[in-house]
Amino acid sequence: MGDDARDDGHDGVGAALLAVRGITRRFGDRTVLAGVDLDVAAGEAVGVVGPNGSGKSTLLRCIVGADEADAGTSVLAGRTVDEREPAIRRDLAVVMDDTDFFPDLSVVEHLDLVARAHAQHDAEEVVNGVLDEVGLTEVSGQLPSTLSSGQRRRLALASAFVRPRRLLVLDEPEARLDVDGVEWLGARLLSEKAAGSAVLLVSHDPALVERVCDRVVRLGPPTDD
Ligand SMILES: Nc1ncnc2c1ncn2[C@@H]1O[C@H](COP(=O)(O)OP(=O)(O)OP(=O)(O)O)[C@@H](O)[C@H]1O
Repeated sequence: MGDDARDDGHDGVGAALLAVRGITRRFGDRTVLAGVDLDVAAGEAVGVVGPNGSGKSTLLRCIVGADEADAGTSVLAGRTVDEREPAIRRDLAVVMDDTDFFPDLSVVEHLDLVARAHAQHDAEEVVNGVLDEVGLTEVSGQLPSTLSSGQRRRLALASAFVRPRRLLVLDEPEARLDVDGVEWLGARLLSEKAAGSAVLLVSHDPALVERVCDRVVRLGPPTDD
């Protein structure tokens, strides 16, 4: 066996669950991402930080297959990421800013549907537990459109936590959360790692990144060609 087979690019902790290589994304003359590499192992959290417009959301979108990179690869558990691929959908839970909810389903119905669609064991128990954890039990019968913006963010996070996952990808999950919410989020992400999940976190909250992330990828401002 050659060295390449053991080269996990990651301090020898173990093979990376997520391996991202050479992601490049241009919009017109502007190169937003120029060959970004990163690895995330099971049980590890990696932060992506940088100023507004530096390409953090674009990077996450390319990694999860919601945007097409001009070059580069994103491989999750040995499979090239394609969000339509069932094996990828099973492993990957994503919380982006633009999370959509079913407009006619209540909070609890939405979470129940997500849990069952992903074949979560003990779906009802898991949903009730997560509802309680994110503080949405009292509004569980309401439609998403009737929630506050922070409550909607909690629902988006809850949607990721009611389903099985190996990699959690989060874009500014702390946005619109109150102080207690950010405290809860930090603890939750630490327990995700302890349970063996991998976390890829874009955040503007240095304290959250410091608390949760084992390593940080720093993006710079975009450049014109
Ligand atoms: N669809 C698009 N068409 C053209 N330009 C785009 C598109 N999407 C993103 N961009 C540009 O790419 C750059 C990076 O945007 P992106 O949203 O990835 O930044 P970010 O680091 O996530 O910013 P923020 O911290 O403000 O969330 C910006 O200059 C943005 O204008």
